Amino acid sequence: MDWVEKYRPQRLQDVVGNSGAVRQMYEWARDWSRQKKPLVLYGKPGIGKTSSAHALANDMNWEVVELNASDQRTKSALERVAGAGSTTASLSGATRKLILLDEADNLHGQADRGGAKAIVEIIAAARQPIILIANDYYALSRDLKAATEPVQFRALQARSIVPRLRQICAAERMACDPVALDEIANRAGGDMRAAVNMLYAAAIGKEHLTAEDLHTSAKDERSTIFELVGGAYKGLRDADLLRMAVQVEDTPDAVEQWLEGSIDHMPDSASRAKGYACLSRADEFIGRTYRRQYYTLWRYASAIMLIGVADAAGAHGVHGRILPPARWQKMGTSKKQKAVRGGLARKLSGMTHIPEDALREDFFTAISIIVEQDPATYVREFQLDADELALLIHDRAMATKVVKDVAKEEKAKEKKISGKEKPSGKGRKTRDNDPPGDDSGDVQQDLPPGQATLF
Ligand SMILES: Nc1ncnc2c1ncn2[C@@H]1O[C@H](COP(=O)(O)OP(=O)(O)OP(=O)(O)O)[C@@H](O)[C@H]1O
Repeated sequence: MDWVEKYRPQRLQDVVGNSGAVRQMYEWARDWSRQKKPLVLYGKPGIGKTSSAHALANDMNWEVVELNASDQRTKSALERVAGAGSTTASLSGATRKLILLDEADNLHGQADRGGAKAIVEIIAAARQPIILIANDYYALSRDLKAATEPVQFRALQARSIVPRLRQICAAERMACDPVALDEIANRAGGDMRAAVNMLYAAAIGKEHLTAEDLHTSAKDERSTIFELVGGAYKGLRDADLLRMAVQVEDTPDAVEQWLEGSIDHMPDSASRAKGYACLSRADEFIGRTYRRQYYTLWRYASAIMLIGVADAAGAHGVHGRILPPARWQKMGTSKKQKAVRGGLARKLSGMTHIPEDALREDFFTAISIIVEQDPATYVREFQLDADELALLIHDRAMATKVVKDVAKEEKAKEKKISGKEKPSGKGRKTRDNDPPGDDSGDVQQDLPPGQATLF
């Protein structure tokens, strides 16, 4: 068993840090009645939200019913669990069931078509205690916030992490240099799960852990989209920006939208114009990447947008928080659904040469059924994003996963190609090194990818 599971806190008293949050949870449970609002535990990953909920149930002798996103929280499933009375003790003797809903910041489209709204209605009428878990409190709908009580979990201090690591070392009968534990705790960035994982990775097969052992077990230090966008606006070195661009999980089209989302941070209109010019140029390469299915071009898109924006911003930095692109936030669910549906119809119509209206009226269901059989293939063929795929297969969690997997696969492919590529390449490479903007002569390659496959 890995140590993260082995050393998951079993009781509230074992939870490290966040004593205010833990007390708030305990008091809520102690006085629980149907009038109490459900709790929302929120905060960054790996700091004990889920563990605390389980530990609370354990302390209260409550059973836990966990409904995670992949369980497809259908309205009926939720109603069945949350609506069940509390009078019947379960086989284990527990008198209540604590219902745990994780990823509460991603409820859209779940609980059947009613989405978050249906969930709010169900939890408001629930006859069992409910705890929701979220990373981003601000992503919860207004209704959901109003129907719940927030409990904030904060990142852990390195000095709280060290004693826990020491405890684990003692339980494993392993000697540990204090310097090594300090270093792990500092590297973990407040994330206890990362700290325990690092300790585990460094300690395998050892009886004595030293700081030397750590260099092979560093926390996954890949850059995040926040660091990348912040770095561009801070005018980080070109080489660093390009390295980070390869590390982030987001594809260049998403990075482009993040950069655009922060363009208001540019100091004046001249820089903003320069920034937009780079983004639009990068956009051409992104379009060409998809049309030609030639992912090497992504690199040019990344270089143009990142180096270009960094240059335009003149190391001015970002004042305030870096936020997801405003247009993502603004599109409320229904408006977004409509926009996604319209965009998808246009895209498929262009690719299949079926008029948009006919496609909407007569072919959507058929296409949905076909796509459901093999979503990954159609994500590649039609360059579907998660919203579009979710619309076709009616499963948001699955759509997000498939699109992420395909993007990862493409990135790996791109890395492989760029590793192999020689400066004086031949064949299709020569073609694709045509000057930017020259799309002529690509009739065969630019054939809509979905056409051959679907019809
Ligand atoms: N406060 C803590 N005290 C003790 N152990 C912790 C704490 N936080 C995290 N851990 C360790 O990290 C593991 C993961 O923690 P947990 O699942 O509770 O995090 P989380 O905040 O719910 O993260 P996520 O948002 O990713 O679900 C636990 O099994 C435990 O080993």
